[in-house]
Amino acid sequence: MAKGNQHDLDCLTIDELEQHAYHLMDKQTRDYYNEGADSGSTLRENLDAYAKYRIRPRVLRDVSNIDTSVEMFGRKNSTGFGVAPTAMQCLAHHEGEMGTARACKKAKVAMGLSSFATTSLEDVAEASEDNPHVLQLYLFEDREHSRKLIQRAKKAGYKAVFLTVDTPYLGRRNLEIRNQFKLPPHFKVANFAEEEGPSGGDQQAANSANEARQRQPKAAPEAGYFDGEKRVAPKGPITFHTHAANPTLNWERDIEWLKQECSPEMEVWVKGVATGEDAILAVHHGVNGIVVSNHGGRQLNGALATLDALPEVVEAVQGKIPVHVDGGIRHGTDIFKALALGADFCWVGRPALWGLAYKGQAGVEHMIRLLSDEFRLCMGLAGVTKVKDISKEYLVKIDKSGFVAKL
Ligand SMILES: Cc1cc2nc3c(=O)[nH]c(=O)nc-3n(C[C@H](O)[C@H](O)[C@H](O)COP(=O)(O)O)c2cc1C
Ligand SMILES: CC(C)CC(=O)C(=O)O
Repeated sequence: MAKGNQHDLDCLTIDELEQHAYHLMDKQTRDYYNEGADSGSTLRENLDAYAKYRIRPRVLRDVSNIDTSVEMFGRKNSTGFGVAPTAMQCLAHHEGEMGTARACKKAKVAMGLSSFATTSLEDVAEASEDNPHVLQLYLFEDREHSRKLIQRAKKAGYKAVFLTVDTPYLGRRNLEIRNQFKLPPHFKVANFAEEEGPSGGDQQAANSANEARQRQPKAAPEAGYFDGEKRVAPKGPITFHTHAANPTLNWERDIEWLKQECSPEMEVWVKGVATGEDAILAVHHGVNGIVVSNHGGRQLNGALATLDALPEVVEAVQGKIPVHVDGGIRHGTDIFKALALGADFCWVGRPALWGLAYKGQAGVEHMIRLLSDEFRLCMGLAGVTKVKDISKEYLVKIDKSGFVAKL
């Protein structure tokens, strides 16, 4: 419930938040944020997977005190989720990643910052203060660039790097291609700013952001997808395509390298694991944690929904390292179900972008409050007072014919 019992009557659910955001974002931004790869079936299935489970509530258990908090990097996270790293948040609102960081700090919710943020990692660290913040990392073909980012993240107090491993190539996002998606020139991919030349600075970005929301981008072909066997990297401002993730990445060489670079200040997690086999390799190679993710359905379309991939990862890991999950989380009950299936923590991506588009920092705060309140209520109604007690005893799975199976 909102503070002082004041509800935002215009926006009582994440679905309503999505609708508001839809009308507030320009088409290129909306398409870029909302779409999935190819037909978008994995994106949809990430959401639908939650409906396959139902909760078995227990009653008469004194649920007058509910503790929704979990520990994250030695600190108390107020609820069972954090805000996942998503690129280029200034497209949604001029407050961008600063708005998200301040909202997360206020709500005591962890934040992941994308390598492709439109705000520098130092500024986000400063806004986050002691609130846990992690840096999502792409290991670029230009290793020196990654090394510099890691050094900066250590210095700025990041707790961990989340190496994204589901992106050896960029997934095929057809609206992005059709719109010839491009970051408007007054925004910076801020962690690359020194390579881009003098920055116009935050203020300039802030001033022109509202204007930009209305404006259609000046399109220049943004290749970088497969064109036959070739990947074509366009010239011009820094993009994922010019600083491509490295398709040669592998466990033996690159995870070892990353651990050395990050040690001892920062943990190394892998984001984008979706099988038990890779989870075992992650443990074997000494990573500190796993995020079960398919990049919000933006990479390999046809991949398993993350909630469906979660149980095999949890089983493979056998509690040796934490397992987090993201993808399709839009309700407090989704968080409950993911935790019941063995996740230690959840991350939400698009809802934070919609919150930003809705009202900047206040919109992200609102999004966090909606999901936290729903999660708290779900715990109480299911008869659970502590997150660690949420287990698969509280779930059943329903198949297409309506058959109810205990887990
Ligand atoms: C617009 C957008 C940009 C994203 N940018 C990144 C990124 O830079 N790095 C990354 O690892 N994941 C990125 N992701 C994936 C998210 O971290 C997360 O895995 C995903 O959004 C979770 O799914 P959800 O949006 O359904 O919650 C992005 C997702 C979206 C929607
Ligand atoms: C710059 C992009 C590669 C960021 C991303 O991961 C995404 O759009 O899904």
